[in-house]
Amino acid sequence: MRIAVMGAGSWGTALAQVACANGHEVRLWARRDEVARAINRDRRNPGYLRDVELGAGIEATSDLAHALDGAEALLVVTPSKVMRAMAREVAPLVRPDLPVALCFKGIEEGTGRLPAEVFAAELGSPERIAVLSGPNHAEEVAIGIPAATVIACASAHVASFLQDALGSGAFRVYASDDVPGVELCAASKNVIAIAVGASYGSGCGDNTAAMLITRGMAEMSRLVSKAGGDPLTCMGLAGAGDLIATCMSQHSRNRRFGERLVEGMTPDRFSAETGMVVEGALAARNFEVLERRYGVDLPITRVVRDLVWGDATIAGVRRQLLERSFKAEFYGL
Ligand SMILES: NC(=O)c1ccc[n+]([C@@H]2O[C@H](COP(=O)([O-])OP(=O)(O)OC[C@H]3O[C@@H](n4cnc5c(N)ncnc54)[C@H](O)[C@@H]3O)[C@@H](O)[C@H]2O)c1
Ligand SMILES: O=P(O)(O)OC[C@H](O)CO
Repeated sequence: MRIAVMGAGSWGTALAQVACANGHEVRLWARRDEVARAINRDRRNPGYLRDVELGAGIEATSDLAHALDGAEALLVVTPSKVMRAMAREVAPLVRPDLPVALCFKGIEEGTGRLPAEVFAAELGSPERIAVLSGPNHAEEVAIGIPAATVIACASAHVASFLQDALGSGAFRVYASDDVPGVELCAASKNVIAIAVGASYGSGCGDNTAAMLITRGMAEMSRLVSKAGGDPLTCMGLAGAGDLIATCMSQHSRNRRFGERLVEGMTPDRFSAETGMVVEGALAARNFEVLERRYGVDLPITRVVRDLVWGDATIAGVRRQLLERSFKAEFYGL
């Protein structure tokens, strides 16, 4: 079948490879025409995963209507900050029953809306909108190193269709119906990875990282359960799995950005240097609206927000976190 992939960054390129390896005809939409032309000419993405030779079944294009023409599934892999704009661009071009998998990680700025809500509002037919998330560094998935992911969708039929379309021996795809749970885990794990990066960058050790990962999972679970998701999702691939991969991997941009906070690194400077997005920085800020909406305590997220966007110092947030009163391990759940 033909699959449209929207976004030719690292993850869009890797997912195009996954779909191509499964025998699908892939149309990969790149924002810039010179990128699309370079991919078609060189069989390599000039900006991302440059060492990976792209399959012959991938055609890149900067024409969104062409990318979507005849598509039987759409994977949206553009950065979260443009989710609403992307939804509006694709809305007039897709049929009402086209399965759409949202593969970016984040929540909407200002509203705190989750990706599937935003796309459902713009495209209609919410039951065909799925989210894909898991411990999936593009650098590894693109070359077939074994990994697993979750596709969550209100429709078991659409989840199963996407599972068959993308799943393989190298890329195991599990199904779920917990759309908000998977989306919140995806956005939250990036924030915790920044905290872990900052802890390593400021000289802390593996015990500190394990504390932040585990307590990060506790705050993720509090948020998921208050927002109507299943806290068990936090123990799965989209939660614990992705949290571990992102916090411990050298591939992780969020962790690397966190390591450099001690030297005053900012999200804009990091993205300008690497050409890559740091979704956790935006998520830390965007979670504030959900903290207020659900009255949920997210202490690690709060200190990451203060470090990245406020004038907090590492020494200050360290005190702020460690000098809180002692609590029951699973308070708020
Ligand atoms: N890289 C990974 O390993 C990975 C894995 C799973 C999920 N994700 C998620 O996928 C999403 C995309 O990340 P990525 O790693 O593919 O990106 P990237 O950081 O590799 O590259 C950024 C991409 O965003 C595009 N872009 C920048 N501004 C844009 C705009 N205004 N409109 C449209 N496109 C724009 C750039 O052209 C480029 O293609 C993120 O939400 C990320 O969290 C990434
Ligand atoms: O490189 P990061 O930190 O954006 O993480 C990439 C993926 O989300 C890992 O699953």
